[in-house]
Amino acid sequence: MRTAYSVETVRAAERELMDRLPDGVLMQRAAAGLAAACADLLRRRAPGRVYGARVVLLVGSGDNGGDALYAGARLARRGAGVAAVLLAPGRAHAPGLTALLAAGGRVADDPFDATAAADLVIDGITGIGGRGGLRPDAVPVARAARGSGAVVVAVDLPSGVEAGSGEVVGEALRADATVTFGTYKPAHLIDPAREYAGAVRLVDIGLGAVLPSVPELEALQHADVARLLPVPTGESDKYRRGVLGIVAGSARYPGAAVLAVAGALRGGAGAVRYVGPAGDAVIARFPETLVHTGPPAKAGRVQAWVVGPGLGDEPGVRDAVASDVPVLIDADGLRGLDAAAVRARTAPTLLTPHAGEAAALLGIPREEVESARLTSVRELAARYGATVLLKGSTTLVASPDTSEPVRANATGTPWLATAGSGDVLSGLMGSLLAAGLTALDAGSVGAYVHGLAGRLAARGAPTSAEGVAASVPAAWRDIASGP
Ligand SMILES: NC(=O)C1=CN([C@@H]2O[C@H](COP(=O)(O)OP(=O)(O)OC[C@H]3O[C@@H](n4cnc5c(N)ncnc54)[C@H](OP(=O)(O)O)[C@@H]3O)[C@@H](O)[C@H]2O)[C@@H](O)CC1
Ligand SMILES: Nc1ncnc2c1ncn2[C@@H]1O[C@H](COP(=O)(O)OP(=O)(O)O)[C@@H](O)[C@H]1O
Ligand SMILES: [K+]
Repeated sequence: MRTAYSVETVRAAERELMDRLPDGVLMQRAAAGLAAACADLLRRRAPGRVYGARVVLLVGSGDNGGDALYAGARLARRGAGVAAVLLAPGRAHAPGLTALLAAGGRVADDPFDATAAADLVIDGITGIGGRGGLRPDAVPVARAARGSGAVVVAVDLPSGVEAGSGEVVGEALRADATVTFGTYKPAHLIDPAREYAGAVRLVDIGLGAVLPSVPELEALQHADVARLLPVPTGESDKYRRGVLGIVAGSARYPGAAVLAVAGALRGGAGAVRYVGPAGDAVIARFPETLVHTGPPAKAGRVQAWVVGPGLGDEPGVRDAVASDVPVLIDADGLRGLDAAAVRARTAPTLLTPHAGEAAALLGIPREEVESARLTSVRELAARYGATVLLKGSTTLVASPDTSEPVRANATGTPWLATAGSGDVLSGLMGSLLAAGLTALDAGSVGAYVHGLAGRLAARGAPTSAEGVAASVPAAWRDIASGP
């Protein structure tokens, strides 16, 4: 499990740890880890060694710049030519600057000449103290660094991103790699900031001992998902594995029903009951489906419902919302959803909007949801008293219980932005709900498997929703077979 803590929690933990340690020890630990990561990159890429490499430090006015300066001093002692670009001359971390100069580093005369000739740029403009994107004077230097062909390594966070929310307000510096300290921050797990960070490396500075046990955010890894995937045993029969009911499809969108059933069958339900007008299309593709044309309440016993994909204005949502088993509500099922009815449910509810649907539910513009995904998903979970999965390039899943960390998933690929892939995801998560996973687990495990299936289906070329569904078994096997 990857875990991330809010900036306030990180600061409090750092203060507690600093009180127990001699002055400057934490920054030295951070700088040592940063320098080691940079040396690694210089060895693996041009020029192939630290000695003689040209390193440029972008140094802001805070401790993030201090980390960069001390790491620069370490690289200078190993023979690198290190030049510091001071974005706030006179306010740069003074002991760090002294250390750099003592180690043979220098202050750059011209930031643009320096970055143009660099093999490696260390971005120490801002870390967790940065607010509101890069300031105007930093923007041209950051652009020059990015355009220079040098490897860009961000210290703690790519400068310009909001550490606690993953928002990017204005301009930020895109890094090839980020070296962070003590713990991940939300920006490392949530888009758009996550994308700016590149490959993230975590350096242990001893913070784990003073961090609270419950993080703000977590991201499941292969081993976590493997533990949660339902596996049938000798005692299993199709009913014990879970029967999933799907209310989806319409005369206009019969394919949504087929794709939701496809996801459900690959998600391990013992049986799938389809309820709606697209029964013929479903049976033609998946003859194992149990088809019912009446209202959901009369369809027979199920362990969970999925309602909404391609539903148009077909009825069925109310029946499912009134049922006493877990219900996943997606797509058309979310339109005009009655918050009071959802809050009154006794069994778990999982709402799965994309940003547009989430915006409609919250009554705000879509861009607001996209730039503040963490706040949006939490707000929806609170309003509906339901678990909410917000789709997108990183998918977030929030429980209505605010003591539970929000789960972030980044296994997907932009190739998943193809019509119907959300329908497959609904069926897949529905099966997991029917198997008895909690809404938080069903959502986050479903998103993980779906994202990986999307990658396997695409492998760098366009794929279709059907292709994603067909790759779910391969993703499942990959996860179950271990790291
Ligand atoms: N604490 C610890 O134990 C450890 C901390 N560590 C390190 O410290 C980092 C946090 O350091 P920090 O608190 O000094 O803040 P930091 O991110 O350097 O930036 C704040 C400065 O930038 C400025 N500024 C703000 N916004 C800006 C913008 N948009 N564009 C440009 N400038 C902007 C603002 O100044 P202002 O101009 O507003 O007065 C302020 O002075 C952390 O990320 C990690 O790297 C590690 O060594 C491990 C141990
Ligand atoms: N840029 C992206 N990167 C990764 N995954 C994405 C991206 N865009 C969309 N997705 C994923 O693709 C799926 C699309 O679902 P949805 O928006 O409901 O589409 P549809 O309604 O056409 O089925 C979701 O799982 C979402 O997380
Ligand atoms: K930085």
